[in-house]
Amino acid sequence: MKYDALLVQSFGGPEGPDDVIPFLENVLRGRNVPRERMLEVAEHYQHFGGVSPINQQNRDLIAALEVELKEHGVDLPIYWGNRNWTPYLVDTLQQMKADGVGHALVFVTSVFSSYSGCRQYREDTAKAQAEIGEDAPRCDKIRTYFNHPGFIETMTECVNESLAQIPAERRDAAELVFTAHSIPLGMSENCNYVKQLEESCRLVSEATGHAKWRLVYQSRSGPPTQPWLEPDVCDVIRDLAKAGASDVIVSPIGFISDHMEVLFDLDTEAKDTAAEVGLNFIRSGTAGVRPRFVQMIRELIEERLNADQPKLAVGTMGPSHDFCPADCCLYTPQRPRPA
Ligand SMILES: CC1=C(CCC(=O)O)c2cc3nc(cc4[nH]c(cc5[nH]c(cc1n2)c(C)c5CCC(=O)O)c(CCC(=O)O)c4C)C(CCC(=O)O)=C3C
Ligand SMILES: [Fe+2]
Repeated sequence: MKYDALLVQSFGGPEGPDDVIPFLENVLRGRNVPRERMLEVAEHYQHFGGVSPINQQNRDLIAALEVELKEHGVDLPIYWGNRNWTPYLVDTLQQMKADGVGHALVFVTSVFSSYSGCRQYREDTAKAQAEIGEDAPRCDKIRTYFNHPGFIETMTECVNESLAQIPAERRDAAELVFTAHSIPLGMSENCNYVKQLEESCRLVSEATGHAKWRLVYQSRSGPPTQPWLEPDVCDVIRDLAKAGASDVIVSPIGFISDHMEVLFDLDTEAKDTAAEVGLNFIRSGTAGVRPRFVQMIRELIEERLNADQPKLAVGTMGPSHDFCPADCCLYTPQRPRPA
């Protein structure tokens, strides 16, 4: 395939106190999330001066990727467009069109396939393209990378660093807890979110040789009447303490960098919960700009540019599809497919 740009497509986040509420209104438009929850999350952002870490993380990732692509002779300019905050996707596509980009490859900053992390990004693209009109740049999303060796090796490196912080005589008994964003059950039934997460966690724990692991969820947001993926990380921390554990490693495998969910829901809430119940809490790292992760993105680009490049995948599930089928990651089975 021939492409003339790489587009990094992300969530976006506020960059100051006055951005927080309009950002949250963008995120929650048309969603079944109570206003009290929105105001509660606004406080999480205000705690950090109204600045989400995600935008700077994307700038850092793009800078690292520019170097990586250059060093390997991949000649693609990199653009950045968000769903919920500036730079908005539609403005980026408009700029790309002005620069003569006809066909872009797209790296989405969510690892696991769900409506929020897969389909909604493709809907965002379709909507922005429709606004621009007929000669809008075409966009092809890069496949999901939950079982790419570059992602598994990166998360293994993070967990190994955490294991090394536990005294050797307590290390085998340490509880390794992987976390991902909770989603409504109605959403998880229509995608491979849980299956992919279980496979990534299994592969990372196998690579570390640490057998004591589990997958839990965080950052639940809907009304209490709606079922979401469980158990919640804080409940699990309390249960582990009751069962006599002394050390817990929390690895946010569901996030590629230290998003607000990691800084607040883990580094603040879960950490405080662990302190309350007397557990030693170690928050494991995220991929960020770790070299193996940046290399993985370059490999995913190269496999799309060159038909003879191997499609790397570890474990039992094989490389994921390059092009999403029409029913991929539906919000509900009734939800209409995007253009
Ligand atoms: C699966 C998933 C990912 C993929 C993981 C990934 O991409 O890493 C993700 C990413 C993100 N979610 C983010 C922020 C928020 N998500 C919210 C709300 C929701 N997320 C959901 C799911 C997901 N979200 C869902 C089902 C809702 C309920 C509303 C709805 O049905 O859509 C809300 C509203 C308030 C609240 O209710 O929490 C906020 C502020 C940020 C930015 C963080 C930052 O600023 O650093 C990022 C990257
Ligand atoms: Fe979210």
